[in-house]
Amino acid sequence: MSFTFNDLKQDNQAPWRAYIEHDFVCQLGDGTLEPRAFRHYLKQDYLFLIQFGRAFALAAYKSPTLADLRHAKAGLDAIIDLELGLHIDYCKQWDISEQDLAELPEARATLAYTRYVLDTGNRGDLLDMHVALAPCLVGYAEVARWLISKPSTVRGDNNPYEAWLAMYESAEFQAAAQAEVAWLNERLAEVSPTRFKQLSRIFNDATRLEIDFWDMGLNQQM
Ligand SMILES: Cc1ncc(C[n+]2csc(CCO)c2C)c(N)n1
Repeated sequence: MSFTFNDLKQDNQAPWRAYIEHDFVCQLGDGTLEPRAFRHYLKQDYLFLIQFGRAFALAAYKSPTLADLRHAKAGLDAIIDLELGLHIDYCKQWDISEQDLAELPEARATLAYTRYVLDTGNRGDLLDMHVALAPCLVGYAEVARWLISKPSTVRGDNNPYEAWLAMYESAEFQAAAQAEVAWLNERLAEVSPTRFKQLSRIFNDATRLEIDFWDMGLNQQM
């Protein structure tokens, strides 16, 4: 028996579709999302990215080989040197200052998701950790592809969320997500059915926590 990333999705079809096709995503796509919902999401996503930086640092610690260590370092570099800077600039365009970001309390959905990933990494191995990160790393690429194919999606200046969509649609981001799928496929090919079930549980948990993150944005919950 040999497993792939697609088997993780197949095994968790209902929550995976609910995550990819969430109302928050649909409203982003057609431009009807309330700006205050998006701003709440952006602010919490800043805190999320900081915790994901820590998760990549933990992935480095959990790396048994030099190749894995380099892979984790590249992820950490991308978050710290690139994405957080881009995110801070993007927040400014939405009237959220660096000072606002520095003073933010974490919403419960942010706490739950990020600490779940860190705990999964702490108690498990590098594969557990990557499966916990997969809905984040692979899911947003699928969200972008799904939105682009959706007839009601508005592109260009008529959609205030165009820049967000364009970022996740970009060839660079899509390639990073594909590389993650390839990494997972290589490892999943070697796991037993019992181990696959454990990993599928982690994938299910992380996917549901992504749904809660969209909900948190829509409802502006703390
Ligand atoms: C809640 C939430 N989930 C996923 C992402 C997407 N994302 C966050 S970090 C990262 C990889 C960075 O190298 C990706 C794709 C997000 N922004 N917010």
